[in-house]
Amino acid sequence: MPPSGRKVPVTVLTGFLGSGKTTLLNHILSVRHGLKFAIIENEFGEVGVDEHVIKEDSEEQVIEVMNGCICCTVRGDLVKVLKRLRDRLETFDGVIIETTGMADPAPVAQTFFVDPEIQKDYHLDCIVTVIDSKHVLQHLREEKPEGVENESVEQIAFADKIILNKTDLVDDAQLAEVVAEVKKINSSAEMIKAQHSQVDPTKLLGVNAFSLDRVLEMDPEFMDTEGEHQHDNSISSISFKFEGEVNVNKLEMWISEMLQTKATDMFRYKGMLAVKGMETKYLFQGVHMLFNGGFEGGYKWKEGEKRECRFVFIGRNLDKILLEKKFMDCKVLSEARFNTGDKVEANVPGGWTKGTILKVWDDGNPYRIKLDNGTEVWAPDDSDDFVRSVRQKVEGGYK
Ligand SMILES: Nc1nc2c(ncn2[C@@H]2O[C@H](COP(=O)(O)OP(=O)(O)OP(=O)(O)O)[C@@H](O)[C@H]2O)c(=O)[nH]1
Repeated sequence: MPPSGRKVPVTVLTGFLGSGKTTLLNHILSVRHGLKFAIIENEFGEVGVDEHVIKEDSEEQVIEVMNGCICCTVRGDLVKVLKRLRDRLETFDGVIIETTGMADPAPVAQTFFVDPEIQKDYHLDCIVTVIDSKHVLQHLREEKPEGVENESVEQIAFADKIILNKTDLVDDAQLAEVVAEVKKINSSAEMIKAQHSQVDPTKLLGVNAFSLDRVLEMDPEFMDTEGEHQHDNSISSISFKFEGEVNVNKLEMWISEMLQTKATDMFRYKGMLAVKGMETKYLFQGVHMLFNGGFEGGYKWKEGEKRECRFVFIGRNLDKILLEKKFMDCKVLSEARFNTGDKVEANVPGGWTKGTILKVWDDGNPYRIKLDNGTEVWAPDDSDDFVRSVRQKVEGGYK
């Protein structure tokens, strides 16, 4: 029980896939405000990635992760997690729930009004919706099948505060269009423009902004717990993991090739990889065409930690079998074909050039090669396309 009957404020972070919710959460956790939060993370895919990207130094936070869509199958789980936290409530100043990008915030909000035990200890303080200013219009305008709600619209409609994020990716005219469209859906929420979700946490936490009256006015059936909602079945989440390591060059080549043709349907993808030859975890994520990945953040594999790779793709009409195959193709399966000191030929812009293997698995590459002309190059893949044994001239050709 919280002390003196105090109800613990709950902030719900919502917003479409890739809009900047985790960035906001990390920002909130890194600002020195002396407050302690319990964090509840919800992932749409089966393989959790986000809990690995939440700042690891935030020791005072409790992180609970739930799989599945918070707004339907796991609503019962949300209640369970909240009940479990009750024993420790006096140690928290607040609870922050990060929903998946595909969640409708209504049932989450509802949780705080329909269960008397939850109501006794918690109060819904604010629904914060983060918007990706570059992609939001595409998602708002998407035609949904009959009976299926547009999550993007719902998330904006239920917001008490709206963060217009990623303003660096749009010009003034585009941003004005986004503001106008958002206002048509929700004219009462405060809008805060931001880049990289840099918003003063005091504007979002403990603000007492949620109004049940406003919600009931907008959605008179808000308290109807029997009401079912449907998801758009053409959107799916594919997640996959394996123990082992990848060749990160192959992974980047595959993703870039895929984005040439599939970017519109790739709403969100992210992963955490063990890269052969590297001590640091490789984190990648993307929103449509905007991919970023790398070793930034310096999350090292701990001693004894299982080296594994995991990804989640969320999008429209995804081909599960093909995605899995392509991902598995990036796995490093066998020992390197060459050793340090071996004489080889490398495929460089001037053509096949002789050289010597300087190092095996260097900076994520199978080989670092010193060419006979003194230049050093990396072979991005251990295949005959990039590096091969020195050819011997024989009668009628090479062998
Ligand atoms: N250019 C730009 N990129 C941003 C900004 N904010 C966040 N990003 C990037 O956008 C990507 C998605 O950010 P996240 O914070 O993971 O988004 P999210 O809403 O938590 O994503 P999901 O939980 O997967 O729905 C990351 O690569 C961020 O670094 C911004 O203001 N500008």
